[in-house]
Amino acid sequence: MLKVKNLEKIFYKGTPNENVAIDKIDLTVNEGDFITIVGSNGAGKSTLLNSIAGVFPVENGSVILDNENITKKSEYKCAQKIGRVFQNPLAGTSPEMTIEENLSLAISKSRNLSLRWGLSKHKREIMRKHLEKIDLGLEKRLTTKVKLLSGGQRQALTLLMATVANPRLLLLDEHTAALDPATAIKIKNLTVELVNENNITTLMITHNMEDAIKMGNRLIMMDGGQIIYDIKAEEKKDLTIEKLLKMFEIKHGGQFNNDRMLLSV
Ligand SMILES: Nc1ncnc2c1ncn2[C@@H]1O[C@H](COP(=O)(O)OP(=O)(O)OP(=O)(O)O)[C@@H](O)[C@H]1O
Repeated sequence: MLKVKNLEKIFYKGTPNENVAIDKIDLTVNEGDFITIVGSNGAGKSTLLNSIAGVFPVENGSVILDNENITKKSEYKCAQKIGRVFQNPLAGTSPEMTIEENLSLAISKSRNLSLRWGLSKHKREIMRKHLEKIDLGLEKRLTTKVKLLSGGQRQALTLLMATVANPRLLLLDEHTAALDPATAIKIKNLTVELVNENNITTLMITHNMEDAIKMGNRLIMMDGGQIIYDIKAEEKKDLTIEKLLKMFEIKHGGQFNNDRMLLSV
């Protein structure tokens, strides 16, 4: 459903600071894949997701989603089919708007409805049902402004908004990294629940190796702008952190250099 072909992203091209962040990557993602992405610092993980999401133009290659070439589409256009959740819980929701206004926007987007879909009783009922799923009591606080929510509550709402819009693709960029450990676990469980329930094809960057191994059906390891390993279902089942680190060292020719990942081991 997603084909990334010969993708190349170079920052500061033609200057002394030229930086090849994505080095001719090929990646085929199948419908329903839940791929975790790990890698060294500066490996190009976020740049890969940003390139897919149309955040910036790429130098070469293409991104094909559902047989449509979206390589040159704007971030705004891509967002109609691609949901995203970032590390920062403050991104992804509008702080001055209420929970119901934020969620309403996401639902309207999925159904191609205008904002005038309005906040009818029926719609509030739908939103309450969605919010009940995240089990944080937000269904009783529909008119609370989002800026008053905790980081975890806000991230849960962002995740719900990203999935309720029925995206073809969900991109998660270390979306639990800024949360306290207990909240991070809740959001990870919620992620698996929402992704499975809606069968959403997902790419998730994580600095937590255990999560990368446990979650999803496929694991990609990046280094130096390239995908150095693409570990599929069966092989992934037998994977351990030690094996993963060893594999990295073999390809990279040196120790794994992502402090946050190593600290999470
Ligand atoms: N907007 C940008 N402008 C210039 N250079 C960038 C930009 N985004 C990323 N880079 C550079 O591209 C390279 C890849 O960065 P990227 O953020 O994709 O790595 P990453 O694998 O997500 O790293 P980390 O795990 O440290 O977050 C790095 O050298 C980074 O400095």
